[in-house]
Amino acid sequence: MSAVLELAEVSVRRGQASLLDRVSWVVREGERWVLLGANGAGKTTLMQIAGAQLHPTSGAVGLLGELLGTVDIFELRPRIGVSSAAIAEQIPRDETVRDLVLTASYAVLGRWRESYDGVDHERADALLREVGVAGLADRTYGTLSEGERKRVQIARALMTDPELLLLDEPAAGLDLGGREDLVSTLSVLAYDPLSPATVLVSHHVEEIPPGFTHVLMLRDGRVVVQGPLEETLTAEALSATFGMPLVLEHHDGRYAARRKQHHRG
Ligand SMILES: Nc1ncnc2c1ncn2[C@@H]1O[C@H](COP(=O)(O)OP(=O)(O)OP(=O)(O)O)[C@@H](O)[C@H]1O
Repeated sequence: MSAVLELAEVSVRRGQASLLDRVSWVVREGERWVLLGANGAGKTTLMQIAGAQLHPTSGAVGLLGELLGTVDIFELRPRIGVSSAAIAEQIPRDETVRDLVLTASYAVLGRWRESYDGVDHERADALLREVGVAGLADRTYGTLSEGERKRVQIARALMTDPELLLLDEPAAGLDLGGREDLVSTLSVLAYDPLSPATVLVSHHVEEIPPGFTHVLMLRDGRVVVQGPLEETLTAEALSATFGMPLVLEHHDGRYAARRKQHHRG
């Protein structure tokens, strides 16, 4: 499988602060990665590099067969689907759900299209079905619940048929039921061989959808471990990533973690 994203010794520095420190990472076609780390670990910074939104201070980034810095990023960006809080903030509340998904290419390309043809409409409706909100196509975005909004954001990120899908904390702010529904939807996407290579950012192992294949764990801008999910996501690695002793459970393809209790006596 060919590499969709390839980072070699990537560092991002701002003054004295090291946001990313010599990160090397390869994401290949068909892979579904979870990016885990505590607040401030550097996850969003890494997603900005992967989305061609940010250049590293040092190191090399290969993205969709191109070398970042030698290619027009405005040609690369439409090939990458991104869902993040920063993008969600810019979504107009009074637009209908169907139009929001339809206009994804406009949002990415910064280019206005007067009309969308039948194929676009069919694709938007199919994506809304796939993420489980087909019945909401005619509602305005502002009237949706947070969970419904997250699904629409994912449909919008998929509209341009991207080769790489970046989901930055899609479950943030959801209640338990909303999270579980979203995890199921992301699991369906993960198992679909037609889905693009995917990177999902999270703070919680409970949010890892079955079907995800790899994990990269970050702490203070450095990779703690990375590799195939089942062998890499261990209590030891998780404890090192979050800086406290943790117990990890794995049942029916789902993970759960909690702090290790001290036993007296
Ligand atoms: N311009 C900057 N100058 C200095 N430090 C910065 C700058 N931008 C970000 N940082 C710091 O870099 C670190 C990594 O930030 P980043 O947003 O990538 O973390 P994160 O893992 O996504 O965190 P969270 O889970 O809280 O969203 C943070 O400590 C942040 O305060």
